[in-house]
Amino acid sequence: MTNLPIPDNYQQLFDKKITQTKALFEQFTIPEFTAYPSPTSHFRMRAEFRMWHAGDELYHIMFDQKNKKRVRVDDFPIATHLINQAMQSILPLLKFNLPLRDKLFQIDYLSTLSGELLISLVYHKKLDEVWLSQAKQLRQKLLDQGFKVHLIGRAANQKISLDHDYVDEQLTILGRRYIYRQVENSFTQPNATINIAMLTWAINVTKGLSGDLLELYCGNGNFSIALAQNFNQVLATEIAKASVKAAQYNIAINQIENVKILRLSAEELTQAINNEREFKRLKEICLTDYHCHTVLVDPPRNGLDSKTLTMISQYQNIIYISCNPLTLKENLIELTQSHIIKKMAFFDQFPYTHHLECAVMLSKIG
Ligand SMILES: C[S@@+](CC[C@H](N)C(=O)[O-])C[C@H]1O[C@@H](n2cnc3c(N)ncnc32)[C@H](O)[C@@H]1O
Repeated sequence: MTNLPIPDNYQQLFDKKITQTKALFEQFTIPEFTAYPSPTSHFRMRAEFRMWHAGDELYHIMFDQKNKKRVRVDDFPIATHLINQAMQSILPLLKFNLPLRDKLFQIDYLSTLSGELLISLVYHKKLDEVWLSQAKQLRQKLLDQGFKVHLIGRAANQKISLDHDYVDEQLTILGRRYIYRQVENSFTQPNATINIAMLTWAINVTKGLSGDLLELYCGNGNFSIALAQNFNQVLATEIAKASVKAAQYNIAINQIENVKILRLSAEELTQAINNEREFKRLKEICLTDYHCHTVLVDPPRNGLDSKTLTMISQYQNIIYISCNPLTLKENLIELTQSHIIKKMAFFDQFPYTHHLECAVMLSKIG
């Protein structure tokens, strides 16, 4: 077993990825284009490891994606310093504690720039009172070591949060500090530095746009809250219940008065906008009260379904955030029938991989 070293040629890998991705979009006319590099280490806010039990020893491990062999991970330089410190501190506390160690097969870490940390211990056994009492002591020992830690135990059909199942992140964007609640097992941007760069880009490109903003796939309100300053009102939608709840908290804690979040899938919102179906969840909202000239979408890897794609092409301005250049390209082929690309940006959310986050701003032709 070996450790996981970090390559020393980040700039070269970044340049190559940008060149390849630019080539993918060469059929489009793109007047303005920017590429944002990531910090070269300690950029990942979350990390998940399998646990390896070897006699008395206990290790974090991962599987090599190429040869599927397990790799022992004592040090994980792509993850935050906080995760690395917690990995070092938790092992000796688990190693000789049978109730906590027995059938422990995974540990997930979610860290923040605010210093809060959430650790999920995942088991192949039912968690009982003995486990709970040991887990409380474990948390206390980590707190005593200075970690602002929240601990969760998970097993089949079981989730025990020792205090709560979220962390509160703090991001400073263009001089303003925002609080973002991030819930365990819900989507959050994995690279906080790049997230700040994306939010800054989105604020800058939407400055001076009039009217309201419609947002699909809003998660915990990441873009909605930062962009509220540029619009009269923001109507944001998201499918996952836990993220909607976090978004509602985030609106309140950041004292944002012009954002409304609704739990609706993109497909449902499209049906509602097309007057194909009525939704109880829209009872208190009159869609025609919104004057949205701009729509922002940040879909999962599969991109937009054809109905949502047609629906968003009605809007004057489209901001498309994508974690998959291939589906973005397919969707842009459709969108450039009615819109021109004004700006494009690449964000290295996932250094040392072939993945790249892209953002595009389009405006309606004519
Ligand atoms: C790439 S994430 C972006 C989240 C958010 N914009 C952010 O910056 O953190 C995609 C989000 O879409 C949500 N989602 C997945 N499928 C969806 C659907 N069919 N309709 C609406 N939201 C969906 C996920 O729960 C997730 O929060």
